[in-house]
Amino acid sequence: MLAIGTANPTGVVIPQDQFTDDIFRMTKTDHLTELKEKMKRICQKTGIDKRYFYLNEESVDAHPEFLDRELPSLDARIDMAATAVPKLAQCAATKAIAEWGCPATNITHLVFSTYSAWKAPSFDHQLASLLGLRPTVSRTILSLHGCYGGGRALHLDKQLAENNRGARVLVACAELTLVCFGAPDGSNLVGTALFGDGAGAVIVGAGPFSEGERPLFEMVTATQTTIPRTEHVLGMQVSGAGVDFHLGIQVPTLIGQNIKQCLVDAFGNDNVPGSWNDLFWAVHPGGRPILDNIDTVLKLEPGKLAASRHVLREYGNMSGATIVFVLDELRRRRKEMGGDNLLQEWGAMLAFGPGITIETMVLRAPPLNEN
Ligand SMILES: CCCCCCCCCCCCCCCCCC(=O)SCCNC(=O)CCNC(=O)[C@H](O)C(C)(C)COP(=O)(O)OP(=O)(O)OC[C@H]1O[C@@H](n2cnc3c(N)ncnc32)[C@H](O)[C@@H]1OP(=O)(O)O
Repeated sequence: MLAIGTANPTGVVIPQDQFTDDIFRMTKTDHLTELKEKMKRICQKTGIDKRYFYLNEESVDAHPEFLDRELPSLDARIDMAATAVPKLAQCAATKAIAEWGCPATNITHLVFSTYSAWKAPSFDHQLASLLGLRPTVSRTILSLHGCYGGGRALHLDKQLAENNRGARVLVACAELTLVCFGAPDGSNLVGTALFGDGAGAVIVGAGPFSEGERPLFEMVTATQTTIPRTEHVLGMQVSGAGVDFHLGIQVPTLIGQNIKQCLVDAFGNDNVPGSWNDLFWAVHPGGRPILDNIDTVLKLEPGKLAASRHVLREYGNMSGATIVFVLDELRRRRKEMGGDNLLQEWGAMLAFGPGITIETMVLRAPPLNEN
């Protein structure tokens, strides 16, 4: 990974302790007092301080069909997403390209991940145009991978970079909750309390590096695991009323039970570290209990998941884009708070989503003076 950029919508920032009042007012559901109390209880346990949103009260008022799952709203959501998602991705990608320091036309491949893409040509094509990429740029769009979309895109980028000499791959993940947004009901409270909007972008390339290029993280090995018989636990489905989602209550436990084997598979039996504390950690903060369970199962020292908890607190779960924010936070901490001492050389990245699918990657943070 040679450069990282992130972005959030600039319009609406909702503190989590104000969220329940705001969302029930915006969706005209203040009369559902039991549901509102439950939402307050859930919000208090999320480990989130604030979230960024593209939708605002005005746009919700303009689309009463977003509040009634019986009314068709897919077309309106697609129209809004078609402009807003590529633009948010553009903001993140522009930052990554500026940090990389090379012209955008040097990008050879683009991989775009989102849960909002349902048209062709799709957001990868729009982003390529917005950034002025070459017409020969090799584009791929990944759709509906949910929270493991960023991990999947980085995994593919690694393979593209290593198998195409001189390739410079742009990965972009952009997620807007507007496709899932609805009035609170018995089935969507947890998602509504957890998810926010954001985009992340990474430039990936294999050596030899040109002057000025410096790897931030090396992607050493990567694996994908699907936990058998968990298809029904976590999922998303496009309907006439947007994207429906289901987050089973077992998700944090199932991830905790399977994480060690995923890590052993990614490191290989002979290379498993003596203690998981010998690593730095980039974990998708899918929810606070997911992080707590990983801490417990791997016996991690306090602070090992600090970057993930920080991102969860400051932005919520931005689905596939979140892992890029975690990587960005890790490298920021390393740079600003004392160099190599704060980050072990070897690390692990974890991202989870529908399937249940777990993307695991062994990372290396090259010492700051290494080139
Ligand atoms: C302008 C505004 C716009 C707003 C837009 C918002 C739009 C939403 C958009 C959603 C996008 C969805 C995208 C989906 C992507 C796929 C997801 C993934 O891939 S990745 C993975 C995603 N991540 C996850 O799946 C993890 C999510 N889970 C968590 O983060 C935590 O469990 C918690 C914070 C919900 C509760 O904290 P915890 O310490 O467990 O606390 P307690 O045990 O004390 O429980 C408190 C209450 O919560 C209840 N309850 C708990 N779980 C569930 C559930 N699943 N189900 C139902 N209820 C649940 C529990 O029964 C209790 O109720 P009560 O007894 O008080 O009545």
